Amino acid sequence: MMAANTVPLLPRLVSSSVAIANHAGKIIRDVLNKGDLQIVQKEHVKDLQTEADRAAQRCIIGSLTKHFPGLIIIGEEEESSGPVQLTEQSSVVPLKFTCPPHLAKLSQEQIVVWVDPLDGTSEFTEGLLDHVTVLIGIAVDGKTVAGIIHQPYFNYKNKEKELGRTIYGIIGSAGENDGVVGGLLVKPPPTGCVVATTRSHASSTVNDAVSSCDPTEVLRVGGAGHKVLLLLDGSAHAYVFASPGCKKWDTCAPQAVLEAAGGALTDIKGDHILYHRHVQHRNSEGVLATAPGQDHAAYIRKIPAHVKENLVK
Ligand SMILES: Nc1ncnc2c1ncn2[C@@H]1O[C@H](COP(=O)(O)O)[C@@H](O)[C@H]1OP(=O)(O)O
Ligand SMILES: [Mg+2]
Ligand SMILES: [Mg+2]
Ligand SMILES: [Mg+2]
Repeated sequence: MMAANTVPLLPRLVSSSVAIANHAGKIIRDVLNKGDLQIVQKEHVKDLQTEADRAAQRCIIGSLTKHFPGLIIIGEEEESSGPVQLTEQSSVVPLKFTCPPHLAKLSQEQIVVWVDPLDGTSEFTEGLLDHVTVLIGIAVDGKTVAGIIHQPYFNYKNKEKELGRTIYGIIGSAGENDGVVGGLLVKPPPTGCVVATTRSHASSTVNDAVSSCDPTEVLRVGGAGHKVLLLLDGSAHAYVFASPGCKKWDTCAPQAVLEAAGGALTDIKGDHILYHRHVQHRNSEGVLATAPGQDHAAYIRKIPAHVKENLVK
């Protein structure tokens, strides 16, 4: 085995982030088990924060900073006071795939880590627990390159199966499942068009965009991470969200995992989403993602002009 300091920075960061996301998932379950979510309303009634969001973010940012001093990390939540659980280096296990050669010699200054400690907060407070994910996305020179999606309540309705799963990937890496580890990758059925969209942030523009795809079925579910998992497990063909509500921490990790698997995630006009340190946080031109094997450009062409014109920088 290679000594730790000879392993390139990116795989070290991804393997630490996997351990940290798993730990954050346990913190989320512990807060819910205690039964006091301490809900705070942020910008509007469907924009909530709980002690689980806050405690998970304290763990993720504290642990990443401890393992990688000086790393630029942008988290959804503001700094909060309270106990900080740090992930031990001993819980970090080596990655199951190799680092793409063009990402093997990075300096830490090129990297921005986007953290959503709990995606799907509205659904979490309503008990729709499998909509919840922990998202850690890694961008290099403004482009997402790697992502970790941890789903702390995967299998929670089936007590005989292992609770929780973590799916992670580096775009362009070779290895198990072409660079995506931890999830069963299934293409959606060749016929039909299942579109996943928001259940808690709908509007007439959001609904017009969904209808323009001529869906055979619409899945109204929570969370950006959760909807991308539906694209990866064959449950949906596209994820369409014509609204400025999603932020960079919602899409950075899901986009990397999806693109590592051969899918695509852009804004609703088909333009790339950028993840530089000083980029605006809001994905003001919406989100459109398609499963591996789908014709992404064809979906973009179907979105009506008035929807595209409604979403501006
Ligand atoms: N209008 C909004 N205000 C705040 N967050 C939003 C909004 N729309 C979307 N989001 C974020 O994007 C995620 C996916 O959106 P949706 O579930 O509506 O499809 C939400 O879970 C939420 O992330 P979070 O739960 O981390 O705050
Ligand atoms: Mg939120
Ligand atoms: Mg989110
Ligand atoms: Mg969140």
